Amino acid sequence: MAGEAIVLEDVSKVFRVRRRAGRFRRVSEQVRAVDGISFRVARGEVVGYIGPNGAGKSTTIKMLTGILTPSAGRLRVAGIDPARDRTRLARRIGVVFGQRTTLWWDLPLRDSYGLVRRLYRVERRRFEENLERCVELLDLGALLEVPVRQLSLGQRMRGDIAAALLHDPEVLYLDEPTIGLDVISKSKVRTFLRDLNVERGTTVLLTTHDLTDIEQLCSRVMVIDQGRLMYDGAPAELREVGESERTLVVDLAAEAPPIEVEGARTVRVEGPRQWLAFPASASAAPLVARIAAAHPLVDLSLREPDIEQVIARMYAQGGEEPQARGAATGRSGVG
Ligand SMILES: Nc1ncnc2c1ncn2[C@@H]1O[C@H](COP(=O)(O)OP(=O)(O)OP(=O)(O)O)[C@@H](O)[C@H]1O
Repeated sequence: MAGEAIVLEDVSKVFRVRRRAGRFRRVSEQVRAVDGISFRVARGEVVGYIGPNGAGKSTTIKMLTGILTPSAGRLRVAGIDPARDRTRLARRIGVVFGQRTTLWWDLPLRDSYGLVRRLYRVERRRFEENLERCVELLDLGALLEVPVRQLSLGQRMRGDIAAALLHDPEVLYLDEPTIGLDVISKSKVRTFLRDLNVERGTTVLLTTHDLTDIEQLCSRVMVIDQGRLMYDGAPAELREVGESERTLVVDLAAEAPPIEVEGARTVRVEGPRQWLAFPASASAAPLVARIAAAHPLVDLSLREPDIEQVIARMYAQGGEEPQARGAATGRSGVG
């Protein structure tokens, strides 16, 4: 359908694995990596796709690129069935894996880009324009003649993102795009992706374990666990669903017993520094005022809950009913 970049309808992927059961016996088992997932991503959306290790994120992305065929369900990317028409789809999508490179290890970046151009048969003028834009915005000018093997992780990641965009894909999948990067590189990558989305309307689906990626880039986040969609909605609401906590870190003038204050509990004390946890939905200001009234404060900082903690809490609540907002829900009782 026009207006929709990605459509999944009740998609499952089952792997058959053989496991040893005793000295001579082997049993065949099914792993439901993706278990009846449905969602739609509109053109131009930037969506986070998150979940704990083994949740089924990579399997979903592999199905979206056509590397894996779904065991059941219907899947469309830019109107194309990825498994049936993988080559045609490749011209419409870009893929970046944070943990490995798609560039040629021994070649300078510029030569890698030349190969990408030929591989995708990108028209020269369009290629030159896209390259110039990526070089400028991703700060690659000084790196074009450097072999990929000599690039730092952050430089290589920026190089990989450029490579994925030289053929003007409508949909971009990013698997952990900021993993292992320093603060400045992370910020460069995020700014670039935001601009790309605004200027070109590129649809972005990204997996990450970094909550800041989600907060700074995504208007929507989907959480999966054990192959099922647990949440589909705004990132801000995810915190409330997860009943997560923020942490106030206070530095007192001197060592003191654990602070007792209404609305928070002290979870750690190290010399004059204390950590106080309070509900993420509550405002920090009155809490700070109450602490400051009773204790001489030297410094303080606020820590947001990390995504792993939010997810862990979501599942600890039971999670029988998927906490999904919007159209998509996970399916329970399968398997
Ligand atoms: N080729 C395969 N054969 C058998 N099982 C597989 C295969 N690929 C994935 N799985 C299993 O499917 C489940 C989902 O794996 P997947 O790699 O999609 O998770 P993930 O959410 O990407 O995890 P991570 O965050 O660790 O990358 C896991 O139980 C995994 O062991």
